[in-house]
Amino acid sequence: MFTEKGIFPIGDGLLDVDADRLKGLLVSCPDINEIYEVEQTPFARGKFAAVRRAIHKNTGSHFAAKFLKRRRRAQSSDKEIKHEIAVLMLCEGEDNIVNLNAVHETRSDTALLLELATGGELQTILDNEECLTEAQARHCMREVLKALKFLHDRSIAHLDLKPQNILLAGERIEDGLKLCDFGISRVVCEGINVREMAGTPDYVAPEVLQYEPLSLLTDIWSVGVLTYVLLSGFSPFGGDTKQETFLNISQCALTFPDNLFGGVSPVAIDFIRRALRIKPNDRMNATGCLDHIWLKDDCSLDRQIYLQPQSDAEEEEEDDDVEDEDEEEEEQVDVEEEAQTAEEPATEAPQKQQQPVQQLQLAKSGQIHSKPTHNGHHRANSSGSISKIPIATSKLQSSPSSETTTAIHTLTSNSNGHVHKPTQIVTPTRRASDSDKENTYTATFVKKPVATIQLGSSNGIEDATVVATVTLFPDAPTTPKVIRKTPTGESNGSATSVKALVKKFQLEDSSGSAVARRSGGAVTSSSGLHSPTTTSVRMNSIRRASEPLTTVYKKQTPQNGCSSTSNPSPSPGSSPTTSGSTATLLIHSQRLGSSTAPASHCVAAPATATATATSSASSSNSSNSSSGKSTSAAHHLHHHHMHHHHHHHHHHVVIAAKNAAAVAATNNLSLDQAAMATTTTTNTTHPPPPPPPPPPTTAHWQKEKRSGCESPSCRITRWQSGDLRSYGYGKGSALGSRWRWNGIGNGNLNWNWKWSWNWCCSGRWKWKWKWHDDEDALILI
Ligand SMILES: Nc1ncnc2c1ncn2[C@@H]1O[C@H](COP(=O)(O)OP(=O)(O)OP(=O)(O)O)[C@@H](O)[C@H]1O
Repeated sequence: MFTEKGIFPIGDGLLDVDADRLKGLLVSCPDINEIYEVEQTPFARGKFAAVRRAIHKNTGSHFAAKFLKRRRRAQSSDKEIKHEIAVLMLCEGEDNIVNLNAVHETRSDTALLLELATGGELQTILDNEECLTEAQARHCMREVLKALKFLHDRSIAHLDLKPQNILLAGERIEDGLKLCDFGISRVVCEGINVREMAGTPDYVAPEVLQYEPLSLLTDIWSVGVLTYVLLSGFSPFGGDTKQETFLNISQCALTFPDNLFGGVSPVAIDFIRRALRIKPNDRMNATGCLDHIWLKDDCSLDRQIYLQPQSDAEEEEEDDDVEDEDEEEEEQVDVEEEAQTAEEPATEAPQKQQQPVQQLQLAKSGQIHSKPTHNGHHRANSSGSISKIPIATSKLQSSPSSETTTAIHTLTSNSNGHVHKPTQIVTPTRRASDSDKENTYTATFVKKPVATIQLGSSNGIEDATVVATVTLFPDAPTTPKVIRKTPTGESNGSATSVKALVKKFQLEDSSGSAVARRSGGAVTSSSGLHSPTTTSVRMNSIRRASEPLTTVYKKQTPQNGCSSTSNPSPSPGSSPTTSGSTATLLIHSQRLGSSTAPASHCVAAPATATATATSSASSSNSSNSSSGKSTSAAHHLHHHHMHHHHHHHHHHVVIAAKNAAAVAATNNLSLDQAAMATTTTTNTTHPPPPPPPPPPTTAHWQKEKRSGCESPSCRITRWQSGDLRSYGYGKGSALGSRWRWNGIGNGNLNWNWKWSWNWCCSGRWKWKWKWHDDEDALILI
C-alpha cells in the first residue's frame, strides 16, 4: 500500500515512520535557534500547536514552525506527531499540500518546519468577503480536490477539511491553496476500521455522528459543506447549537435559499448535492468531484460565467483606516466578555432538578479535534468550559414535528470513567407549542458556544428550570462565519431551525395576522452581562417585531425598573421616531420585559398582555390544552419578576425617562438621542449624539465596525439598539447586504444590529456597529 520506504501503518489508522527515514528530516542541532530565527509570538495556534514564523539563518528562507507538545494530557503524543510527519512525508511534492522541510525535536516539543503559506487561512477571506465568487469557489475546490485526490490515492482521509485548514500560498486565492493540518487524518482502507468522533461540527459527516466507520468519502461530505460555505458564506447545516447542527446534518436538511444562491449556477448546486449524501457510497469520490462538470469545465478565473447577484452600492464609511486596529481591540474585549458570561451560569444554574435528567460527559476533548483560530473565534477554550451535556428524556414529546431526535454516538465517559452507550440527545429544534409537556425543553438561550438548556415540567413554564449550561465541543472553534439561514424554508412553513421559527413568527406578527400566536412562548433572555447569572424569564406574549429580542449590556449597575405608572409608552398614534425612541429608552432601563404594545418594553399591564397572548394562542392552537395554565404561570412569573427585580429600580428609570424627555424637548432630539445623551454622556459638555450611523454594508462577518479611535477614554461605553426604521433604515435588501437585511424580514433591524456613539477625544462623535445576532439569540420555541 505504501511505496514509500520507512512509512507503515500501525493500526487505528495511524502511520509511523522509521528512524532511518526520519533522519533525513531531523535537524541534528539541539537548539533550534542556532539554525532558525524563530519569532517568539506564534502567528497562529491550534489545539496542541503553536505556529511561529521561522527564518533559516543561512538561507533566509521563511517557514511556518509548528510546535507540537510531546505530551498531551499527561500522555506521550509522539505517536500522533509521528503520524502527522509520516502523512506530510507521503505528500512531499504535492503542490496543494504544505511541504514539510525539517523536523526539530526538543524534550518538550517537536517542531515541524513547514513551507510557509503566506496568505493565511481561507477562512480569513471568508471573514472579509462574506463569500467568494463562483469562479473563485471553483478554483478553490479544484485545488482542494487535487490535494484530496492525492491523499485518497494513498488511502488517507484528511477528516478535518474546513477553511481554517486551507491556506493561501500568496495574497490571492489565485496564487494557489495549500491543505494543512493532518493531525486527525487517518489511513482508511479495507480491514482498518476507523471510527472517531472528530472534526469540526459544521463540517462533520453523518457517519461521524453515527459513529459508523469513516472512509475517504467522509472527506467528500466536507467538500460539499465547504463548497456551500464558499459560495454562500453560510453553513448548510449550522444550527444555533451543536446539537441542532448535528440534527441538521444527520437529516441532511439541505436547502439552497434564493437569497444565498440566486446567482449560483445549477451545476454548482448539483455538485454540492452529489457530495452531501447521507450514505457515503452515494457520494462522488475525489476523482468524481474533479470530473464533475462544475469543476471539469475549463474556465479561467477572469471568465466568470455565472455572475453573483448585483450587490447594492455600498456606502462609504468614515474613518475606515482605523478599523482594523479597532477590531482587534474589540475582539479581545469580546473574548473577555464571553469568558465572563460563559462562566456565570455555571455558578448560578439552579440546583433543583425536578425531572430526570441523564447526564453525559462530553466526548473527551482530545477526540474532538479542532482549533481555535487567530481571528477571534477562539471562544470555547477561554470560557471555562463545562463539559456536561444534559440529556432530556423524550417520552412525552408528542407533536409530529417534535420527533427531531438524533442519536449521537460518542466516545464518552462520565465522571466515574464509565463508558456510556450511545445516547439519545433530544434536540428541541422544531418544537413549537408544547411547553406544557413534561420533560420538554421550553426555551433555549444560545450564547455560542454555550447552550443553556432548560426543562419544562408538568406544572407549566413556571417551573421550568435551567438544567445546565453546557459547552458543546469545548475545544472546537465555533466556525462562526457559518450560520444556518434558510429564508425560503421558513416561508413555506418548513423551518428547520428554531431561529427560523422565531423569524417566521416575527414576520407573521408584524404583518398583523398573528400577534402572539403561541401561548407559553417561553423566552429565555440572558445576556449574562447585566445580572451575574443566566436567568430565564418567560414572557407570555410574543415579542413585537419592533422590539429588540435581547439587549446586551456591559457590566453595570442594574437599572431595571418598570411599572405601569412609570411606563412612558406613547399613544398609539405617536410617530415612529417616538415609538422607537421610547423602546430604546426603556431597553436601557430595563432589560427584560414584554408587552404587546410595540413601543414599550415594560409590562405596562401584564394582565392585558397575557390575556392577549393567551387568546391568540388558544385560537391558533387548540391542542394546547394547558395554555391557561402556562398563562397563569407566566403571569405569576411576571409579577415575581417585576417585584423582585424591577421594583427597587423604579425611581431610577423614571428619572432617566424624565431627563431624556427634557433633553429631547430642549434639543429637538428624538428620545433615542436624548436617552443616549442623558445616560451615557452626562458629565460632558459635547452635543448629544446624532442618530445611528448608516448600518454597515460590507464585511458582514466582522462582528463589529466602528469609526472609533484607540484612546482608552474613547472606548465604547454603551450599546444602543432601537427600531432603526425610525431613522429611515430598514428597507430590507435595499440596504446593502443581500442577505443580512433580507433575512430580517420586515425591517426589524434592531434585533440584529446595535450601534453606539462615543464622544471621542478628537472632539467628534464616533460610531460603532455591532452585529449581535450570532452572539445573543433568544430562541422561542
Ligand atoms: N504552513 C503553514 N503556513 C502558514 N500558516 C500555517 C501553516 N501551518 C499552519 N498554519 C496556521 O496555523 C494554524 C494551526 O495549524 P494546524 O491546523 O496545523 O494546527 P493544529 O493544532 O493541528 O490545529 P487543530 O487544532 O485544528 O488540530 C492553521 O490554521 C494556520 O492558520
